Amino acid sequence: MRMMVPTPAPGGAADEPPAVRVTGLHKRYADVTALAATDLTVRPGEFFTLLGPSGSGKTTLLRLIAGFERPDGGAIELAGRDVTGVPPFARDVNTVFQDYALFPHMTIAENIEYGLKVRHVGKQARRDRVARALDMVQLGGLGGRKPAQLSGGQRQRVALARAIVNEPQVLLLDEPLGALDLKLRQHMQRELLRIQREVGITFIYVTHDQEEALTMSDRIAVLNLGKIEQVGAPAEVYEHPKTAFVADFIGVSNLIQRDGRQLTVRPEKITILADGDAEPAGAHVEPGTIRDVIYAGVLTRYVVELDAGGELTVSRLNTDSSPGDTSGGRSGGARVRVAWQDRQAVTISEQAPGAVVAGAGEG
Ligand SMILES: Nc1ncnc2c1ncn2[C@@H]1O[C@H](COP(=O)(O)OP(=O)(O)OP(=O)(O)O)[C@@H](O)[C@H]1O
Repeated sequence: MRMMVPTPAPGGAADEPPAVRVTGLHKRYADVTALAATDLTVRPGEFFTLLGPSGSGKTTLLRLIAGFERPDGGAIELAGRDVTGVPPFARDVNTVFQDYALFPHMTIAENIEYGLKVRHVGKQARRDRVARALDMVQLGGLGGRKPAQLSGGQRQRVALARAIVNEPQVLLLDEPLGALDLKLRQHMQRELLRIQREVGITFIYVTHDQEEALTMSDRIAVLNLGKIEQVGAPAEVYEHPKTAFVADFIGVSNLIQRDGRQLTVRPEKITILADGDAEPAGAHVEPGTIRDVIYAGVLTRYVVELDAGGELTVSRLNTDSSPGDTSGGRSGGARVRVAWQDRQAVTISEQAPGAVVAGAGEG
């Protein structure tokens, strides 16, 4: 699923401790369980994403790792060192927020240099590192400008440079592209990946955008109601969702009950057979009625109500059809058969896993 940069997924040397390990970490606010007891391991150099809807606990987990929040229990290790009681400034992590506050009266270079000054890095070393950081985010010529003289995307890159210049072991990013429009966001996604690969820093990235998570991450943790429901590579969580929530949140909800099991089949794995179409060998075939046809540019979605109960969305690429093509009897109200190979149907559990969940010590 990683499509932007063809580098192998990092893992760190076998004897290298995880970049981040949290065990039994939990946090409540009054009667809200913001984070249920959670185990999670992030590998050195990994681009690791926390994905979930609003209120699922992503920011809480990130702020606990940064040290901005105190856990009610559990432990946090960075590179093998227990930092649970260590204040934020003494942890080797930096955070980039969505509302990246740059100092308006300082130049871009001064903004980036600030953290190094605070840590008493020598003048020449500061200059070199700021110049390198500016080059890395492709703002080489703009160090003398003030933040107000930059675009939103440029300011976001300054915020990134300001964090990277400190060379933290782990960079925490809380929806850093949330304020940008779609085009710029997609451009910055590629930039972020390039920079992450170049500097080799472990990234923990918070987003509620499933497509962003799928395209950028080495691995994704899917959160729901303060619990991690699944941890895995993008293709793993997409192709083999473990829970109904994951199946629904990543991609289109395609859940049906058959023979006492709950199944999900991804829309692009299903074929619609019109009258006279032969059934593919070995396929599971069910009759139904098309209830909706939704043209979406690159593809068209067909919502099919199945005679045996339930509804499936089927997607078909518009490779050689005219817009809104409903040829072959694939229009609203049409009687059709849908077909998929058995191996494409994933059985999922009814319940989310227990409070202490996946991720710890995974391969
Ligand atoms: N300081 C706080 N005081 C009280 N409740 C809080 C506080 N911070 C978070 N919560 C609650 O904890 C839960 C998890 O919040 P959190 O911010 O971690 O979610 P999130 O997944 O990051 O959401 P979003 O995508 O909207 O930022 C929510 O129900 C939220 O209302």
